[in-house]
Amino acid sequence: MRVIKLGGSLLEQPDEMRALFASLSDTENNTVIVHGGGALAQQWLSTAGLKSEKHEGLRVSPEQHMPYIVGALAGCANKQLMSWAIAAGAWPIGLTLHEAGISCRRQSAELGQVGTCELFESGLITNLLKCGYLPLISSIGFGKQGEWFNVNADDAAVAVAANLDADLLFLTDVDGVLDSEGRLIEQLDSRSIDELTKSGVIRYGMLVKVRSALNAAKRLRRCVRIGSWNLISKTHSGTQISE
Ligand SMILES: Nc1ncnc2c1ncn2[C@@H]1O[C@H](COP(=O)(O)OP(=O)(O)O)[C@@H](O)[C@H]1O
Ligand SMILES: CC(=O)N[C@@H](CCC(=O)OP(=O)(O)O)C(=O)O
Repeated sequence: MRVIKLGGSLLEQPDEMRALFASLSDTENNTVIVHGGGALAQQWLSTAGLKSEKHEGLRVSPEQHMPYIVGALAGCANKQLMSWAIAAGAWPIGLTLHEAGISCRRQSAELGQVGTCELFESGLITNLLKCGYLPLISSIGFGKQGEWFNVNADDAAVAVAANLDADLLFLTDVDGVLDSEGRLIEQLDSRSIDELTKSGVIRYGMLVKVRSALNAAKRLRRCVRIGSWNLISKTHSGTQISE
């Protein structure tokens, strides 16, 4: 089984998304998609006149911003992906982290409704795969009291992969992690990640992604890859992250 995390940047590339779903429909039913949509959430918040801030790559999410964040991620982004999947002949089913057996807790008071993930038992995703569905999971989750949370989609993908004991691929709008001269770095481990982070080569959204990938490599005890959508058709190898 494998979990593919689709970055929000890819949602703005319809041709790549159509090609991705076409290549997925040629493979066996072993893929679960977790998606972001950060750029779309940002757009919706700005249109509503709300100023949104990020802290170390995480969107500060006050309760009054949540209807726009949930609408953009669990609504529009999720349904846009369903639309491309259906056009490619797949049977997508749009879900939140709750249905994937993940419960959320508040990360810190300063970040508002930003959630961290805790796993609980749910056989739903494996059953859906057996029935031929393609699960499309947004990074919106719920707490024990039913309160809604905004989880960074990279962290959400790690939690889903951990719950399913699955391989994990992060697909984004670059070929992988790039060095200071823009060349692809093929392998990274905790030491090299530390160096590149301190020197400012890895930053912004890639910082969250690389940290999530390293966390996933440790938890899943296997390598995790970061790359562009071409990773699926194996025409690109991306960056491999190991402990
Ligand atoms: N060293 C780096 N290598 C590649 N991308 C980087 C690096 N540092 C920062 N970035 C930025 O991180 C972005 C990917 O992160 P993000 O926008 O959060 O992706 P996604 O929306 O796919 O989760 C790239 O488009 C790039 O602008
Ligand atoms: C807490 C937090 O940062 N949540 C993210 C969730 C979406 C996301 O991660 O989208 P990408 O994968 O496109 O970056 C956000 O609101 O932007």
